[in-house]
Amino acid sequence: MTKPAYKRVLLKLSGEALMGDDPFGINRATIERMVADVAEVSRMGVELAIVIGGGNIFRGVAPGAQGMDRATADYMGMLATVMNSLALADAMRQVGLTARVMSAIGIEQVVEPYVRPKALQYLEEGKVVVFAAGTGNPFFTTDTAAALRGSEIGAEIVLKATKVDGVYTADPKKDPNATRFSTISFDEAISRHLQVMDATAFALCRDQKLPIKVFSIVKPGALKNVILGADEGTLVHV
Ligand SMILES: Nc1ncnc2c1ncn2[C@@H]1O[C@H](COP(=O)(O)OP(=O)(O)OP(=O)(O)O)[C@@H](O)[C@H]1O
Ligand SMILES: O=c1ccn([C@@H]2O[C@H](COP(=O)(O)O)[C@@H](O)[C@H]2O)c(=O)[nH]1
Repeated sequence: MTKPAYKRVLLKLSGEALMGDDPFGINRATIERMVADVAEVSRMGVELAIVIGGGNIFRGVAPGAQGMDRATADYMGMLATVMNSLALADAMRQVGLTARVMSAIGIEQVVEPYVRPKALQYLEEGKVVVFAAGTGNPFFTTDTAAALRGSEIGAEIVLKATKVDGVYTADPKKDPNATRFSTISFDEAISRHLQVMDATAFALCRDQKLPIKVFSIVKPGALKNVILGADEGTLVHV
């Protein structure tokens, strides 16, 4: 198995995983390791678009956000994803990849706005596109942004790289008896209220017939395995 199973993918990277063992923020060794994994699959010719979460930064400001208006807190969360996107793009530049950050909220002095045809052009040119600021709307998450942008760019699959190695019957960090699914349908994931991804993201992918693969961001080689179509993580399907 040396040929990629996909031509174009939407990779959702965990923001929270970016902090590594630090209490919050961006851990240098962690981002470099993530980028090395990304570079490996980009150099295989796979067209890569990335959405990164904001949990690593937002967690650090959470005590100050207590009691805050929800929409305001959500805009702060979206700005956190812009910071992560900039850090990710710069780390990619340092290993010789060309990345473009596109934001769903207007901050033109910092990053260019999300314009779908431009994003498609970048992907066709082999550039890695990082979609920042989620969907641009409060009350959503970057999982939903991944489902939305994945649908818009015609990705074949959404790859959710997170802190656990798949979808379990319950949160494996809380329930030691939880067991992992190798595949699960969208309807079952939604009806069981599995919290690994939000229901809006599951529902959008289901309606668009866009499969999701949930796998570990921590396990070395897991992203490459997924790209090569190996048995890795959990496939969520229609
Ligand atoms: N049924 C389940 N199966 C697997 N993981 C689950 C389940 N229920 C809850 N989880 C938790 O969901 C987490 C992943 O989702 P979450 O969206 O919180 O993180 P993320 O996407 O990695 O971070 P960020 O939002 O910062 O990008 C896992 O770390 C796991 O502990
Ligand atoms: O479309 C979106 C995406 C995100 N947010 C806010 O940002 C934070 C961070 O995103 P995570 O997916 O949790 O990593 C999220 O909690 C929301 O507050 C948003 O409002 N809209």
